[in-house]
Amino acid sequence: MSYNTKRVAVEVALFLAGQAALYYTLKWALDEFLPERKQQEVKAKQLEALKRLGHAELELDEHERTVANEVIHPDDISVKFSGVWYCYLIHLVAHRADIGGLDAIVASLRESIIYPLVYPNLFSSSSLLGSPKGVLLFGPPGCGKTMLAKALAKESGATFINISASVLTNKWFGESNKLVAGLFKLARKTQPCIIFIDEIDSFLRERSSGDHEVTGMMKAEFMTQWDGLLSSTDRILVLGATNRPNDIDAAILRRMPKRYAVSLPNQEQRLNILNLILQETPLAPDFSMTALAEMSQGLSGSDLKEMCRNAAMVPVREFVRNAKGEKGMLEVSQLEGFHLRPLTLDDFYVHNQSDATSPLPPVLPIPPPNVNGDRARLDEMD
Ligand SMILES: Nc1ncnc2c1ncn2[C@@H]1O[C@H](COP(=O)(O)OP(=O)(O)OP(=O)(O)O)[C@@H](O)[C@H]1O
Repeated sequence: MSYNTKRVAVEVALFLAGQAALYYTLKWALDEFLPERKQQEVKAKQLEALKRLGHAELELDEHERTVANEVIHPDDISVKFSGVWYCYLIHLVAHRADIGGLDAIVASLRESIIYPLVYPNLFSSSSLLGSPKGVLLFGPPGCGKTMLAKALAKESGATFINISASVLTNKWFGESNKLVAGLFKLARKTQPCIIFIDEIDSFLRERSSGDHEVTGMMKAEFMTQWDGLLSSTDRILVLGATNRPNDIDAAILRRMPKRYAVSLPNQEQRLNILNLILQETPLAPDFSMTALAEMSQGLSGSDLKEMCRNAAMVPVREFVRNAKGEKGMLEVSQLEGFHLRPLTLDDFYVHNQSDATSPLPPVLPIPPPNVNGDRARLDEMD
């Protein structure tokens, strides 16, 4: 290669590298100083979800478009109900469960929500049949309510609108009502549809004289729109989740005739959840899952996960401590073909009860919730 050719090649390479550096610097600066830009990108992706659901041709007004940004495509949800076996001629595909210990609730949700949404013909013979228009999942934090909602959306294949109060609350007079109306219009256009409201208590709480006027009007509009569903054959469901069922407006509760208490797991449920969480973790031969389920009484599903995560760190910490050389650093070569020792029950004990180096247990004990109390109050409303 001649000197001139080499020089041109180097200059072109330098030019391209310069362009790339400029592009990434400008992109970083835009993301840093105009965060809304990044949000817009995310939102454009979510509108994509609607297109992928086969609704690319839909004419949406401004308010429906705002709500459409909250649609989640079932394929983008990773949570699923317990192992379903599909048999395609010779292929058997097992779907691993993500939710443990909630089989009874899952079975009932399938029967009363998924089937009417997905197979409406099955339920058309009588006006008594059909899907409820409102379902409430209630219980203490971290017990799987959000997981259940996501798995419902995944399995039903319905349009899933994950709406939060902030999307519907607009300070301009009348705008919130239009957004609520837009939400229900969009649900109608894209049915079967699940409108999911997490922490529904904060959104549709008991009305009080201290309520902002806009909030009051929005709630009233929500109920009017919801009533429209009750007297129709639309395949639309409002699914709410809450830790505080008693804070929900009584009129809203009445519109949610199906209620599921997602309580703290009992011994058998904990065993189920632990089996799920630890299914891929090497365990010592004498490891007793039953003993672990027993000793973790009072913990929620998310606490159990955190407890297992902390226990799994014990062998990693041990390995690093033993492998560190004189310089106190781990050599990359030491990681070739390394293997961690299997977990023992002790790893859970040490971390949760007597680890002298960390006085706070990684999983804070939470008081048992008054779920029966909640239920009594809910039953009263029926
Ligand atoms: N039954 C369960 N099986 C498996 N994992 C669970 C279960 N319950 C909770 N978890 C774990 O806890 C995490 C939190 O659960 P989730 O968000 O569904 O709880 P939640 O009841 O909606 O809580 P919150 O009321 O705080 O929103 C999940 O991502 C999952 O890792």
